[in-house]
Amino acid sequence: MAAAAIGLRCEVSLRNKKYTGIIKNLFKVPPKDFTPLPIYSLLDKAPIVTAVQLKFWEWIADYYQCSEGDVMQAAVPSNFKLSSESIIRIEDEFADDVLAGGKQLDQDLSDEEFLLAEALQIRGELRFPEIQQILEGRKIYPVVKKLIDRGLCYIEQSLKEKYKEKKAVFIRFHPDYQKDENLEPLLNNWKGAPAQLKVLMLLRHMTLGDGDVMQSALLKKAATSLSTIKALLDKKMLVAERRSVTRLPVLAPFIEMDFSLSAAQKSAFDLLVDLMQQKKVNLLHGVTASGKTHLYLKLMEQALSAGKQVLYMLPEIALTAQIIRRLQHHFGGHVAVYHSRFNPNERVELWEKVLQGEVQIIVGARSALLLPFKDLGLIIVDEEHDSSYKQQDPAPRYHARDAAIYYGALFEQCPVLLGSATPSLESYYNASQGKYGLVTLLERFENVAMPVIELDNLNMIPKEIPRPILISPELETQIQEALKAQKQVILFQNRRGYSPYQICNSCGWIPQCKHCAVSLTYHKGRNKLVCHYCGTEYPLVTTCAACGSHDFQRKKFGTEQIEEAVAALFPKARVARMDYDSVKGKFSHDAMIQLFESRKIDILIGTQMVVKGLDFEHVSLVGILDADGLLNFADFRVGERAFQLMEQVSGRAGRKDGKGKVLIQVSNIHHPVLQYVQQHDYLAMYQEEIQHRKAFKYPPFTRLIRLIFKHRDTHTARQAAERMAQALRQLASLEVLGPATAPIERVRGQYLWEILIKVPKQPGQLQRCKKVIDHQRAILQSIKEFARVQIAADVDPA
Ligand SMILES: Nc1ncnc2c1ncn2[C@@H]1O[C@H](COP(=O)(O)OP(=O)(O)OP(=O)(O)O)[C@@H](O)[C@H]1O
Ligand SMILES: [Zn+2]
Repeated sequence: MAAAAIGLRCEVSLRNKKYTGIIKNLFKVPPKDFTPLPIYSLLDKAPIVTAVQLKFWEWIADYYQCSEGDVMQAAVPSNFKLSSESIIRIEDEFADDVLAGGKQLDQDLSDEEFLLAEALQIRGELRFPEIQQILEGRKIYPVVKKLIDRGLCYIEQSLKEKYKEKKAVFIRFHPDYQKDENLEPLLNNWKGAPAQLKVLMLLRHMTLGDGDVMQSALLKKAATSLSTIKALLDKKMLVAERRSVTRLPVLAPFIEMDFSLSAAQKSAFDLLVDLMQQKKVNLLHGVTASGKTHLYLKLMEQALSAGKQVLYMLPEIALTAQIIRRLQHHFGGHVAVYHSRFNPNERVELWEKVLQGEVQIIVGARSALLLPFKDLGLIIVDEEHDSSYKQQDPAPRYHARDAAIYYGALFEQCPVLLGSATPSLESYYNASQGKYGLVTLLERFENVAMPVIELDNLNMIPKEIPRPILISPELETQIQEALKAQKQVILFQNRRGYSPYQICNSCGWIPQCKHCAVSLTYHKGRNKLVCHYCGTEYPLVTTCAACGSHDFQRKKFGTEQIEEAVAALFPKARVARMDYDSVKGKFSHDAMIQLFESRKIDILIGTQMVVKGLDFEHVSLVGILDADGLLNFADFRVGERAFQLMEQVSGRAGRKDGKGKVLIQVSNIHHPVLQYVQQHDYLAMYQEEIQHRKAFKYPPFTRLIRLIFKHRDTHTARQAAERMAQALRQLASLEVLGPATAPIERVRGQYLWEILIKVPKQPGQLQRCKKVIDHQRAILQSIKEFARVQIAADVDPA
């Protein structure tokens, strides 16, 4: 056997099951505190994770109170994780080929590999016990690995997130003809079939020489048949590749900086470059449409020229499409995207490219941070205030912004830049304390005016108009005007579905999910009641379970209902809705954004999906339909969050001409947050909120740890929580809130109780608190009654 080394995968056996593990450390003398198990085989010749990553994992596990195994699970693509519970599945492509009588099994497979490949072709998928049978107990992992490496099969992801991805054939020029000087003469002296010439011309036009297009699009445009393309493939003028439609086209890498910074941007940039020499972390506070992206581009160019890698993080992958197009414009094939939705083979491919340093710029959400960067030279955390950076479930419950700061510090020279128009209180506080550098950019690009914000007092609307009010008369008028001026409108409502709950008019009964203590949302499109926590669908309820009445009223409203109302009010307008229901396929989100960009949609209705960092030129009006809903939340961050949401969505208006207007429908019109939004006054909001945080000992003045206790029986969960709270108060003299039921008391049949610990910020306190928690957790689990209570820690809950 080859020599063991850190970062290699190895095959081990635990409790009679086989697993692959990653070698984290090597010992020369046998350890004393545990008995080592034998390694059966090594799967890799070169490490698949870096030493820096292993250190990072250790930190995440320690800081976020989970196991390193949890972190590894989240980080490593499933194809790397063979275990006796894995299921291997044949690649579509390979299965298709066989059906079509095409590609034969590769010649140089060993007997074992051949046996397994053949079985896979017949059955499509295999479980490990079956593989064991087929191979009659011979070493199985190396055989499986070989087939995976050859792209014949992949490891099934966890069963619940199974999805079928779309694949298509893409066409590009053969490398011999990618350069125009080679292509020109060919086209000019064309002697072949005219249909083929047409295809070549079109392809050149569509790709400008490099890059590729979907075969179907090309066929349609050229109005020709497949045989034309086949002929060109045979002549080796074109190349075809079948791959996932979500993957980026293959582009040549280049750097193209075809813009210059405005004076304001320039001075912000110079300051940033200067600060980056001094501080590891810097915060860029730039108002909406100030052109933060162009500053990022410049910094990326610098890192790239120095031969370093760049990680550009965004809160949600659904939102990256616009940014990716921009980055590709400037950096072409240097840019790659990392998705949690990639299939296992694609993930491995990218993993390896990052590890080898073959890709320079990675764009991605949270999970991109877990990639094995070779030489990271810059991390940008865009929209750093966004709570989607925090992973909720399952562990590791890490905050990607904060973890990025740690990861960056592990590299030689890797500054971290946080950017936002509405920074989180935590980051701004750190900047004000000098812990981070701060750069502000308080004017919009080209000095475009910030949008004007008006409050529309719902209390003043005549009582005759039935409630709830979806679109006030004033908003209706303004939409009308915007449409007349050929402008676009965004309507923001942070609830999806048609109506979030229905109530029996005679007794007040509200239909709830059977498994979760949550009222059911009516979805008109599906004609179903849906639980937004567990996703269970129910038929409509027409009879009250409590009193038998048939008289129900629907309360409040969601995006679906607004879409209906808007379509009725403006029958000629083109209306679209963007939320998690309308945007299920991963492409339709981008498709919708492109439709809106190209002004094929007049009114876009959406949840917070529409507010994040999108750049549209022709939006003159933004309507915020239910500000009260944003302001009435029992959470210490409510003021900050409401401000961020409203300021961000307002920021979509008038980005190019400065004639943007925002109308906020609200009844609680004296709420201070509304005044700050009206004045676009982040600082005033910050100052007020930070006072509260200090007075009530909330972050950034303390750290919070939320402990969640789950059990089928509510009393058991509660008692376990109580014991833990007691222990923390007495043994660690910590301030503990609760136990209280979680905001949603019951999820998927489990009762949830929580306690919230406020940990002082002095050094050592967090560590001390975690120790007590671990100790108490062990004690609880040794008591029979509590043995099955699941206890999850959420450090720095968002
Ligand atoms: N130096 C520049 N040259 C040309 N165009 C620019 C420049 N700087 C900014 N822009 C343009 O101004 C618009 C706003 O910039 P950008 O989208 O980067 O704003 P932002 O600061 O990211 O705002 P938000 O926080 O709202 O996302 C964009 O259309 C962008 O292309
Ligand atoms: Zn439910």
